[in-house]
Amino acid sequence: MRADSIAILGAGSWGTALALAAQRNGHKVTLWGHDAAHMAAMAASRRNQRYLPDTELPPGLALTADLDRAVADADLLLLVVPSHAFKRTLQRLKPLLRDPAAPIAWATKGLDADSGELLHHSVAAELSPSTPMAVLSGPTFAREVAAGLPTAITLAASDPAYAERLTRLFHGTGFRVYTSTDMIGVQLGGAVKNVLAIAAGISDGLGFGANSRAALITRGLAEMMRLGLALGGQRETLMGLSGVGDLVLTCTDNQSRNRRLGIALGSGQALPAALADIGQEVEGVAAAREVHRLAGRHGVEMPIAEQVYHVLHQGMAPLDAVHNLLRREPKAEHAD
Ligand SMILES: NC(=O)C1=CN([C@@H]2O[C@H](COP(=O)(O)OP(=O)(O)OC[C@H]3O[C@@H](n4cnc5c(N)ncnc54)[C@H](O)[C@@H]3O)[C@@H](O)[C@H]2O)C=CC1
Ligand SMILES: O=C(CO)COP(=O)(O)O
Repeated sequence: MRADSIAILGAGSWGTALALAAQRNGHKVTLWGHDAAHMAAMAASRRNQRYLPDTELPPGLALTADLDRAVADADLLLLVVPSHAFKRTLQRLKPLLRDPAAPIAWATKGLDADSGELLHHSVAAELSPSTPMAVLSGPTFAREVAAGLPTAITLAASDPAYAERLTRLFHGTGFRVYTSTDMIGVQLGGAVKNVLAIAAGISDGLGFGANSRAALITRGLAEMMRLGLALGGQRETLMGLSGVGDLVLTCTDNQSRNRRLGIALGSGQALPAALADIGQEVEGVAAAREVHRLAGRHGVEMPIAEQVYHVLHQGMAPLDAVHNLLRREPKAEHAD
């Protein structure tokens, strides 16, 4: 069977790790990045020194800053740009597509910065509502995937044949792909968990203990579930890899940039300095604002996410946000 050729658009840590995963399965992979100087440095050193320095890039992995070239050679396209660049990348892509009905996949976790909606709305608006779509999301730190450590991920797709092709591309001994048809639940989990990982980090940064962290994860899951169900996602999805799986991962391990941001804020560092120290995308900052808007629009109560929004976007002190949560009236655990 002929190997597929894929263009991975976005040369940060996650795009690079996914390129390595597809390359290991024998596919032809082109990795595109928007920063020509960064791509030239990667080509010279055969490493992504800035975003994934530990892993050498195999000789067959093509690197380019030329979007036209990346797209021209590819059977499949996977966007792994940060959410703030998602819509703009679709706009750049549109005139380059030979087939206007070409399928689009993404592994970006976040919401559209203008509308606050899930990213499949952006694909429908910028390309076509009938574009076959797929999203990859789950508990997957880039460094571990790049190192080939065993990892499982969910692939939600609108079309079974497209799901099968993408699964074949990425599924391997160290990378298990589980399929789903719940595009809403899978995207929602990936966006909300980043906000909750900031909350867990704040708690740890303030010096609270394991009890607080477990309470935040569990009550955070209840919030994710309420919003996910209100948007039309499925409970099973949110109880799976892309929901609780990714939530636990990012709330508990310091590889998570969102968790590290929370720790810095809880320890007293100011937001701009904490972001500068991390030096990579921290999707939960924008997601906190978008989740606040989305929850408001759907009348969904999300007290933890709401306090994270106040800390990040309204200048509230982390300890005041905690007091706001703890001062709430008692309620039934399963009143949701
Ligand atoms: N790093 C990880 O472990 C994982 C990341 N993700 C998601 O992948 C997405 C990408 O994040 P990372 O690769 O981690 O970020 P990163 O911080 O490692 O790299 C960001 C990349 O985005 C590029 N970029 C910035 N502005 C851009 C623009 N306007 N157009 C095109 N590219 C632009 C940068 O040049 C850089 O290559 C995020 O939505 C993130 O949540 C998902 C799963 C795992
Ligand atoms: O999404 C991720 C792992 O699944 C990466 O998390 P951070 O963006 O918090 O580093």
